[in-house]
Amino acid sequence: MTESNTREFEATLVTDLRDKMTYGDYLDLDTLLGAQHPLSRPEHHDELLFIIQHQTTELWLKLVLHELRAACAALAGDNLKDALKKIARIKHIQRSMIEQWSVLATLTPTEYVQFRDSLAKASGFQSAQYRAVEFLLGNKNARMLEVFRGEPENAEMLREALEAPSLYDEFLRLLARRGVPIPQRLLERDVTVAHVFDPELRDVLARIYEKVDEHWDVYEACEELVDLEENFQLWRFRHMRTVMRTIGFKQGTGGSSGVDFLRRALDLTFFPELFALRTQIEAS
Ligand code: HEM
Ligand SMILES: N[C@@H](CC(=O)c1ccccc1NC=O)C(=O)O
Repeated sequence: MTESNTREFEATLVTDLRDKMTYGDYLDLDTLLGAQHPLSRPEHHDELLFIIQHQTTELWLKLVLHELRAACAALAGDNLKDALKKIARIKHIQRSMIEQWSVLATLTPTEYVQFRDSLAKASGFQSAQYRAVEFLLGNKNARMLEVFRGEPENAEMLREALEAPSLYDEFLRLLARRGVPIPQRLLERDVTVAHVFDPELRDVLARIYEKVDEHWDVYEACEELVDLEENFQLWRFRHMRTVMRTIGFKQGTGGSSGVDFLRRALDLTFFPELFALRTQIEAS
């Protein structure tokens, strides 16, 4: 500890920034920090937590989408290493998003109910970025576009994500180009609907796990996809449990049954064969 317990203010520190770009300029903090508008009157103390939790999630989702799109493009360009790099980053973002639920869990049901009416029919179900992430990971459902009728830009962005091959579609196409015998029907499938479990694909992918040394990079990629799905499920689970402890079994503001609706999302899977093949793995 120094005598004054004060860090020296170094003489070279830049203090005259009057005609220079600053931290706040670069990050457009006036916009970012001016975008929290609690609606409850009198303003409820905890509404700011609720808003910031959602906004930070949307920021992370923006980066996840950016990385996911780049990962799809890398796979389409046969650049598996680059795709794995993007996926590694997504996994770290997911960890952060999963951990963040603990902040919102400090909101008690008694506090939330004081400002819940201010939210009207608004709901996370209407998150365009979340839906785009689901689509790019393969959970396609054209009906999800219905809630974006009044938001043409979001509807357009989502239609693009719906019509684009998913991360799994791109991965399977890359494997096929490398000579892995992926069934042709999967390479030509209608990518606007969800992929359904295919036992033949499970058996083809199982071969990779039988001879990992011969297929090391694709084996590694398969395990990365499993991590992605696992993290996504953990996020869904923590959302569902946070909802349960905050509103119990009330209907959602978006019109769904609430917890039950969210619980049913846990049955959805992006890469079913990568999980199914594990049942067949035996000691060599
Ligand atoms: C106390 C906090 C929260 C409650 C009570 C809550 C409640 C709900 C409910 C009941 C639904 C089902 C749709 C509906 O009928 O409204 C839902 C969906 C959703 N919520 Fe939340 N939520 C909370 C926090 C969050 C946060 C922080 C996010 C982050 C952005 C979020 C994102 C979503 C998403 C993306 C969906 C759609 C899920 C799907 O389609 O499977 N929610 N939420
Ligand atoms: N669906 C929630 C409301 C809600 O959580 C929410 C409301 C507005 C904006 C985002 C929200 N978050 C997730 O659904 C509820 O039923 O209480």
